[in-house]
Amino acid sequence: TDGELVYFNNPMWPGEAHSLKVEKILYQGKSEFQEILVFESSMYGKVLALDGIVQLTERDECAYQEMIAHLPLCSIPSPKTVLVLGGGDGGVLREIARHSSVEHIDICEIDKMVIDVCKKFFPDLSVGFEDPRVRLHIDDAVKFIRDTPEGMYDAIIVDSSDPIGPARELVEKPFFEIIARALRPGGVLCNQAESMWLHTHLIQEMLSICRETFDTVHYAWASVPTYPSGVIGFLLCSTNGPPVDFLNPINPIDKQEVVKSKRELKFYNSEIHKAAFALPAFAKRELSSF
Ligand SMILES: NCCCN[C@H]1CC[C@H](N)CC1
Repeated sequence: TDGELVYFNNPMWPGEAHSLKVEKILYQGKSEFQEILVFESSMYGKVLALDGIVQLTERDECAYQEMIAHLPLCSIPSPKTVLVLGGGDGGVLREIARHSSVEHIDICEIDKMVIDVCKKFFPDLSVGFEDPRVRLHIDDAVKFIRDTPEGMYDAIIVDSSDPIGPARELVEKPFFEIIARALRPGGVLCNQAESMWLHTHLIQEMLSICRETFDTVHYAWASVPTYPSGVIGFLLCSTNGPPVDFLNPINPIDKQEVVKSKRELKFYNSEIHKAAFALPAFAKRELSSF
């Protein structure tokens, strides 16, 4: 509606509507995969929406990008090779670049238009593409990961949109199986895992698939005010090999002095890392593996 982005009538959150006041539309387009909208909001800075669903806002993107990158990378001693599936805005790349042990970052994003739009309107996120360790692949994630040699990566981060558009395949069993094959023993996967308030059925399905496919599986969450229900979850998995203790970050990133050129962390720290795995009683019952 005019002057307001309202995302409702979406099977992902039936009967709910979430809206942000649109102060000024900055870009509106349609790629071969989805509608792309960028607008200036009243309180959250610029906003990127795909098919009318908020993907990120300048004000709270830090919570999502920092957590999805540092929950896995701070859990293994010295990540060297990392793969990002999705993440075309570049925010996760910006966070991975904080880890000096990382030598090589592959990113596979299906929609080039998302990258081009974010380079124009979200320089604080697309700065991630400027890191010399990054290699960009415009491709379908399933196809890309299927062609990946076995044991290639220390960490894989699946920064996907909701599983009702181009990202639908990213919650199905075959996808997790080829991810497990592409990780080295003791390698880690972190993917976006929706909301414990809205999607416990979908999360349960993903958890049971991951428990058959990986050695360790945990669910963590963070507050992101502009996502439906104000929280977003993360699935943390590790392949069999050196055991990974996700709950006690052995490779802390928040102790590093901030290199002046890099922006400081705005959300993630080691305490939030540990707290992220603490679940409310209802979620423990519905999502626990124990
Ligand atoms: N890097 C952009 C974040 C994409 N993450 C998703 C956006 C849409 C939400 N409903 C779920 C998370």
